[in-house]
Amino acid sequence: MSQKVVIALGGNAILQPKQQATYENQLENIQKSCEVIARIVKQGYEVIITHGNGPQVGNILRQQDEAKEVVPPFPLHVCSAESQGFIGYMMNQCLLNELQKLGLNNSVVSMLTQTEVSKEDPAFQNPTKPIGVFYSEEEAKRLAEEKGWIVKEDAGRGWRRVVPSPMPKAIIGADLIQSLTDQGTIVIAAGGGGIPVSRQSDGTLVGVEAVIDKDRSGYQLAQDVNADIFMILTDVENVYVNYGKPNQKSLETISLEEAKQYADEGQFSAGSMGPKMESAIGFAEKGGAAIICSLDQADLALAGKAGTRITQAISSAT
Ligand SMILES: Nc1ncnc2c1ncn2[C@@H]1O[C@H](COP(=O)(O)OP(=O)(O)O)[C@@H](O)[C@H]1O
Ligand SMILES: NC(=O)OP(=O)(O)O
Repeated sequence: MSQKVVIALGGNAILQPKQQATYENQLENIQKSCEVIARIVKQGYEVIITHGNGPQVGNILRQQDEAKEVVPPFPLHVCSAESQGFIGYMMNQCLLNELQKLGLNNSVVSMLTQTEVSKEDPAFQNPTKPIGVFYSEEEAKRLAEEKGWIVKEDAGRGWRRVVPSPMPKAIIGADLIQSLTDQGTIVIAAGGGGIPVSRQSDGTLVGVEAVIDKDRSGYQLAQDVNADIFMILTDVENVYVNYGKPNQKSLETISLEEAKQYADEGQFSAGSMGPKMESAIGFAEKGGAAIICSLDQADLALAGKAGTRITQAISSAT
């Protein structure tokens, strides 16, 4: 029986920090990501894709800000939907093209997905999710003063605007995603973590001002669709302990206990590797295999030959 894998594509798979956010640059990156994903489909895996939107949703907010005198700005949850929509379109098209090159004719659906969060989530009082471009400390602090933003340093790479990032409680339509996957359709869902919504006392949904972490939503999605593997593709080949220090050490296949111990030691930064490891640990704890690796090593990592893998039973991965 084929294995079901939920792939969470990092922001870098769509736009790298030093690249200009043009359509062409993002299309080229998405094309490369889809080449990798199509190869995974060709190997016989059932694939569900989710993706980030941090740089893109930040840029949409910035566009709105620049044009606010002539066009009224939309709330953040609508910007999240916009980013999910355009990335979902580009990814869908690129994936169909790459599948065709490999002689595959799977259907691909991009599902505009809402993710339920709690309005009481403490994250609304402590914004941690970096969005948009990187700034120098000086420029970030000037923009914070001028525009009322909250800015933070992002894993040693520069300063960025941050917004609240509540925990996902439910992926709306997860049952539909599962049935589409079971029919052989490749589903792109919960992009940008999903459009953040909360449920009101009468049961109705309403958009909220946040950006959900796509690794956390990816974990929720992987659970909801009963995935065997949860794979997080990012811009580092492995997770490291003592990251960026002279005694940095890469993690390959590790036990759940080791992973938890490193997380307790604070080895993984809050706005970047922290949520990835937290989600990977959660998934492994439920019995699945969690992989964190670079996009270009995805096939090797699925074969247990690259990346960082966390499983309950180490021997099954080696
Ligand atoms: N312990 C660690 N091991 C590896 N990378 C780490 C670690 N701590 C922080 N990072 C940072 O996490 C980044 C990946 O997270 P992020 O930028 O959020 O990825 P993506 O946008 O691809 O989801 C890496 O580029 C690296 O700078
Ligand atoms: N929403 C989200 O997690 O986006 P990034 O992965 O781009 O930060």
